[in-house]
Formats: sequence, C-alpha cells, structure tokens
Amino acid sequence: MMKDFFEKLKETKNIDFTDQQKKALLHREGPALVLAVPGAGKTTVLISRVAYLINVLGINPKEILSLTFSRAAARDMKKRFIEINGTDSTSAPHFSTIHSFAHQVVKKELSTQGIEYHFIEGKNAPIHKLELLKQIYSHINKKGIKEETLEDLANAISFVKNRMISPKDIKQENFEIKSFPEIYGQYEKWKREKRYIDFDDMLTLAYGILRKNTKLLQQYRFKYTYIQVDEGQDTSPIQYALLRLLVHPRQNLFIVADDDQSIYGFRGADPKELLDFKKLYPQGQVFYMEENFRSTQSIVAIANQFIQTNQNRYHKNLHTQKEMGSPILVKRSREYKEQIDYLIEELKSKDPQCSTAILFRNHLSAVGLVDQLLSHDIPFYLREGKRYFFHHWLTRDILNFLYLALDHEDGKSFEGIYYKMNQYISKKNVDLVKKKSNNQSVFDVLKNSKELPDFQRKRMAALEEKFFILSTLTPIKALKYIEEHLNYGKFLQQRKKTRPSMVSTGEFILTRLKNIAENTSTLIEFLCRIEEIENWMKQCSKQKENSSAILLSTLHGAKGLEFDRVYMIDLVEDQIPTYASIKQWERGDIGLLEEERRLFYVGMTRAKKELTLLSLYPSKATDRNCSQFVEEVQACIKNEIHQNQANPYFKVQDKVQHKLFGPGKIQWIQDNTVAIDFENHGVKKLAADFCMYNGILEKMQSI
Ligand SMILES: Nc1ncnc2c1ncn2[C@@H]1O[C@H](COP(=O)(O)OP(=O)(O)OP(=O)(O)O)[C@@H](O)[C@H]1O
Repeated sequence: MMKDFFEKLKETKNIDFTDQQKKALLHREGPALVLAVPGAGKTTVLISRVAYLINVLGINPKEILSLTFSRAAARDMKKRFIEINGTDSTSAPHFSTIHSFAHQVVKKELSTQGIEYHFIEGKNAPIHKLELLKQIYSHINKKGIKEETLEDLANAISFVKNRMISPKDIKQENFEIKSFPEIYGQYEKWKREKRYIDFDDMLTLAYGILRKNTKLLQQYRFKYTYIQVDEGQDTSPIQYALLRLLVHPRQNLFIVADDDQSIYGFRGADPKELLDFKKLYPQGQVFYMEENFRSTQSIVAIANQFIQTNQNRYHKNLHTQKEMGSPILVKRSREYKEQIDYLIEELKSKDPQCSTAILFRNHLSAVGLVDQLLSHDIPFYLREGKRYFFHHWLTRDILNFLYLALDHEDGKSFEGIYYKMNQYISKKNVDLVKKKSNNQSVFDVLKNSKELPDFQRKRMAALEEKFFILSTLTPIKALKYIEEHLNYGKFLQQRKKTRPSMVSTGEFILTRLKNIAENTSTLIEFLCRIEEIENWMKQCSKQKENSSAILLSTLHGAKGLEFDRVYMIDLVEDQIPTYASIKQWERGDIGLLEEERRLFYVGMTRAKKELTLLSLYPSKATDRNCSQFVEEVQACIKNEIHQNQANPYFKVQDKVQHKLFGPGKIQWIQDNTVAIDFENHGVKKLAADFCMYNGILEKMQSI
C-alpha cells in the first residue's frame, strides 16, 4: 500500500521522494520537526503526508489541521493537496492560517457569551488600526507620524503580542518609536472600551479562552488529532503556546521549517522554539531534508557557504543534484543609473518566457525601476504598491522647491522649506507669509515688509532671483541647483551629523529623483512624471498578479516563491543590512544582522537558474559602501574557486573572452591564480577573483 502510494506520486506528479523526504513523510505519531533547506520540498512533504495519513493510515481528513503563515500560502497548500490527492474540496482536510484558526475559537466563545466585537483591520473595518494609531501618536507626541514610522509602530505592537510581552514589561528603551508604552496603552484601552480587536488579538484571545475553557479546549483536541505547521521558522511564541495547548496530550505536532529562512523577527516570530525543540519535546523526532530541488549547483554551493556565517542556526548541508548552471554574477556599478541601465539591457536581451524577479530590501527601490520599466515598455508586476517614496520628507522638500519656483505665491511650499535654505528666515517672517493674500508673491511680502531689516530684505530679493533661475533650469540641473545654490546640500550634511540613518534614506531618494529628472526635459514634465509613477503604483496594488510579467518585490514578499532568473538590486550598506542592524551589531548584538543575512539568503535561494547581485562601488563622497553580504558572497565564490576546480567559474579547457586580452583558453588553475592562453597575447596569469559569465571574464572586484 505504502509502495503504491509513492509509485502513484512518481507516476502522476513526477515526484520521486528521496529517502530523507520519505522518512519525514512517513512519520506517524508524536512531535516531529522537519528541518530543511530552501527548495527541499517542505510544503510538498507536508501535503503529501496529509495524503498518506488519509489514504494509507485511514485517518479521517477532518481530523487533520495544517497551518501556515498567510492566506495565500494556505490556499496554495489546499490547491496543491487537491492536485496530489484528487480529493474534491468539500472533503478536503483543513488548511488554514493560524490567525484564522484562532478567529474560529474567538468567534465561538464570544458568540456563546453574547459579546459583540469588531475588527480594526481588514477591508471591512469601520475604523482602521493605522488610522487610529496615527491619531494616538500625534495626540501623545504632538506631531504627525511618517508613513514608515507608522508601519514600524504597527509592527512593534504585533511584536509585543506575538512575543507575549506583558504591558507592564514594555520598556521604552527596547523600542525606537517615541512614547511607545503610552501609545500601546491608549491603543489597547480604546479597543477594549469600544470592543474592537486586531488580528494579533485573535491569537492572544484564543489562547486565553482555551486556557480557561477546558471544555472547549477538549473539543478542539478531539476534533484535530493531527496538527501540521508549515513555515515553522516564522511562528511566534504566542502561536507556539496555542499549538502546545492544542496538541496535548497526543503531541501529534508535525512542523516543517527552515530556521535559516526566519525573516519576521521584527513582528515577533522567533525560531528559538525550533532550536529548543528537543528540550521541549524530548521524545520528539528531528528529520533533515538537505537536498534542494530548485536551484543549480552554482547557486546552491554559494548560498550554502554564505549562510554558514550565521551563528544561531541548525547546521545543514544544502546541496543539489541539479546541473552546474551559470555562476552567480556579481555586478557592481558606479552609479544607481548605471545599475538600472544594466538591468534594463539584461531584461531586454533575455528570454521573456523565463520567469524573472527583481528583488529589493526596501519599497523605496521600486520607484526608479517602475519609471524605467514603464519607459521601456517592459511588462512587470509590482507586489505591494507602497508609496513612502512620495510622502518622504526629502521628496516633499524637492517638490516644494520646484512648486515655489514655478509659483512664487505658493506659501505652503515656502513653509515646508524656508528653514532648509540657510537664509536666516525666522518664524516671524513665516507668519507674514501665512497672513498674505492668495495672489501675493511670498518674496514680495518679505521684500516689502517694514518688519524686516534692510539686509534681510535684500537677501529675500536675492533668494527670489535664485528661485527665478531655478524655474528656468532643466530638471536635473534644477535638482543640483537646489543642493548647491539653495544650500539644501549643506542642510542634509548638517542633519546627517545628528540623524545619519534618516539622511542616508533621504540621499537614496534624492538619487532616484535625479535619475527620473535625467529622463525629463522640463520641470512640468518632471512633476507630471512623479505623479504618473505614484498613480501607477497606487493602481498596481489593485491589479491581478500576472505570471508572465517580471515580478518586482521586496525580499520579504518573495518568501516561498521561485523564479528562473533573479536580480537582487540596491545591495548597499544601510539598505541591506539595514542601518539599525549594523548599529546593533556594532554594539555587540548580532540578532538583527543575522536576520538580514537570512533575508539575503531567502533572496538568493529563490533563483532556479540565474542569480545576479547588483551592487555599487563604495563612494567616499556619499559615504556609500557595498553591502557586506555581497562581499561575503564574493569571498564564498573565491573560496569555491580555491577548493574546487570543477566549479562554474573556471574550468581547465574553458574558452573565455577577456575584456582586455580578447579570446583565450584556460590552461590551469591553482590557488588564486588562473593561467589563460590568449590567442593574441600568449599565456597570462591572472588573479582568480574574476567571474566567468557566458564565456566572458569579468573582473568582480576592483576596489
Ligand atoms: N523529490 C522531489 N523530486 C522532484 N521535485 C521535487 C521533489 N520534492 C520537491 N520537489 C519540487 O521542488 C520544488 C520546491 O518544493 P517546495 O516548494 O515544497 O519547497 P520548500 O522547501 O517548501 O521551499 P522554500 O522553503 O524554499 O520556499 C517544487 O517545485 C516541488 O515540486
């Protein structure tokens, strides 16, 4: 029967399970943890085990509950199960998110008690959580909240609940958000009084209900005798606590996970439970699946070495039997523009039938890409159309400069930038502008005011002249003029001394604005282009995912996905790893930096055939450095070259084309040296820090 089961899967689905996979899949009773590498078939094993429990062991499908982290993943599991098992969806076992399972519990209990409640998140929420948080933040801190801080605030609240931190233990020093303990307290009080709950409350409430209501708990324990968890590495302490309650005393808990892919620590996920699995369940079994069925050898070998720098992890030996494939290409550019130009050329020249993804750490990276992909008519799909870029203070500053240049009556824009031009304009002067009538020029008001001393009136006349000049420039010249002649560059330098992370993001945005400016010829065209990109991004979140288009996604959003070709872009310090993780690491705490490395690893392992890492050369002028992870990958590549001559980078007999010396053939490789017999220059020995890509030798590193 068991033999038939595997043979059927092999025949119908072309899945020939390895011994490691079979061992895990055949696990019957008691706790089990399947630790696996990326692309090892974790989800495949999990759903096949459901089929095995039902078809071979005769377990009632309704007794099996499989949980995962997102609705899309739960839907995907159900679909894949039906494909394997052929069951119609009505008699299928239960595939759900942990949140939706918790909601079931909460709904049941609260409706029995006749208690009404509303959601403060989701499409139909009468008031949205983020809106409420915005209000509470500005009420407590007496100032508005930036969009990215709002997201950090929502994540911090999630973190507290998922990590089961009691309100009295919330300490300001552990959170970046100003007045976080007070904001948290008011948010919770508001919800309690108005009977609202957020998504994470469902977990806390369900846990509390099941601990108190033993009858209900017994019902669930009786209902689900087998519980499985996918993506176990991104499960949080509250979720594990809930699971521990449910599986007791049978302990039929089957978790598949890859601790190296744990990337949601900032929301409270914690792979510690996996690392402590044997302590928590001494009778539990741990299975390993270390063969990757997704990526070529050249990607797998480097990714495997790369992740071993992390200290807090289970050791695994990622390997594959797939072909060697193209080597990982590390491409460094001098400027952001050069990076995008390279990418566009690549996308145009490659087979459009292959699935392709462009991945980045930060939503801000999407804007420059969207601009260029739209200009070149390359079809793409953007996963989340977040629009911080357009609301960021730096974008607003630049737009304010331009609006004021084009319309001297625009007092609002003046108010946004007057103190950023080093013109000694006081609050009093601004009050004059605030009181002016609509059709009066800001500069006329200041120039003609009796309240201003002579020298200041003259200064305002000079400033007016500069804004006039600004209005006559091309967009790219205008942006440089703002920096150099309207002192905005100085303002950024000064701010950098006190708030370096903020300015580093600002500079990143400024470069993107310059890229967009370079492709437009008038200020009006530039402003319209910015609006057009923003509108496009607004629309895109409503579009359906298009599988034949290039996918643009954050690294987080790419979790669980795979593509023939992957480009990871903007790989510079402060982006990935983030500024905060670097600072924490400098203080001796490696936690955040390791999570960033895992995120980079998730990105690398999404690629099936080709992986390109796009970074920038260091620049003293802008304090920019290549991502340390790119350097680590390059070190892994060099190591691979030293250790293994049969690697994708160099092979004896390989025909190569060198940028300077033309065609040649590799004669021998030793340590860090490769000898090439060039047709026109004879034998030359070169340092092996070269990368061979499609037969062309590219120098990988020339710092
Ligand atoms: N034994 C096998 N033979 C052939 N293909 C397999 C085998 N096991 C899994 N696969 C295929 O490998 C691919 C990756 O599998 P799956 O998505 O289950 O991996 P995963 O471990 O969940 O990946 P990740 O954690 O990186 O998202 C799928 O296309 C799956 O069909």
